[in-house]
Amino acid sequence: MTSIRAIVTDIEGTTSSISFVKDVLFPYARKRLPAYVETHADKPEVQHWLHEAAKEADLIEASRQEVIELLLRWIDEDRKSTALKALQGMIWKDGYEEGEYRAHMYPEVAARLHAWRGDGLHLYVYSSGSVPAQKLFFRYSEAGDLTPVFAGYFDTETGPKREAESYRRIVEAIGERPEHVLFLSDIAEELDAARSAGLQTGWLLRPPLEVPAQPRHPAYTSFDAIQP
Ligand SMILES: CSCCC(=O)C(=O)COP(=O)(O)O
Ligand SMILES: [Mg+2]
Repeated sequence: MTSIRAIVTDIEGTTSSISFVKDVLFPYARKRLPAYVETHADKPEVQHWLHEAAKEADLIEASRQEVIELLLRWIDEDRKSTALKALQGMIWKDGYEEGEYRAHMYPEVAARLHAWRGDGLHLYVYSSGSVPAQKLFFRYSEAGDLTPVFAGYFDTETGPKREAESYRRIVEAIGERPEHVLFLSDIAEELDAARSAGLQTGWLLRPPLEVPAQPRHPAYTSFDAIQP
């Protein structure tokens, strides 16, 4: 791997366990979503994302209750909807601030992020979670506040994670040539899209996942094995 100047990392399955997201964050949002929507329905931001969710589902003139039921179904399906992710992020804020949970980090991640930053690399996040949710995630992490290491955040408002165009937009936004940018993810289809846009790729296969004999992307079981 040569001349990496920037690293863009995914979150779930890459810096942090899938189980923290599925077993802690999703149930927290699921339980509170109906009351949150009812009590915040006058907030323009909430109205905007409820409208976007209804539009995404082609629900014409849906009642608030119908949209709530739609969002609960989407949480159960782990749908990577920008509208759902925005609303989840708003709900998770209370949980972080009240100390209900801290975001899981694999043990080597914080030290490795600091080391890469210390080496002059520019670090970014690209996740299906909304940008505000990403900032909360790294601010309230088990390893302390990691937001100072990141230069920027991208979510699906930039585009879907399995489309090459999203990665072209990201490299343009960060002002690097794609071959100087390393994208890290646990999902091969996201890495395929990044590679199509010219980025270098690193496939995180955290134990107990096994590295295939001939992985289609450079594969790592931990950030410590990556030498940018
Ligand atoms: C940072 S918000 C919690 C994670 C989340 O909702 C999510 O969908 C993560 O997906 P990723 O793209 O990071 O695999
Ligand atoms: Mg992921």
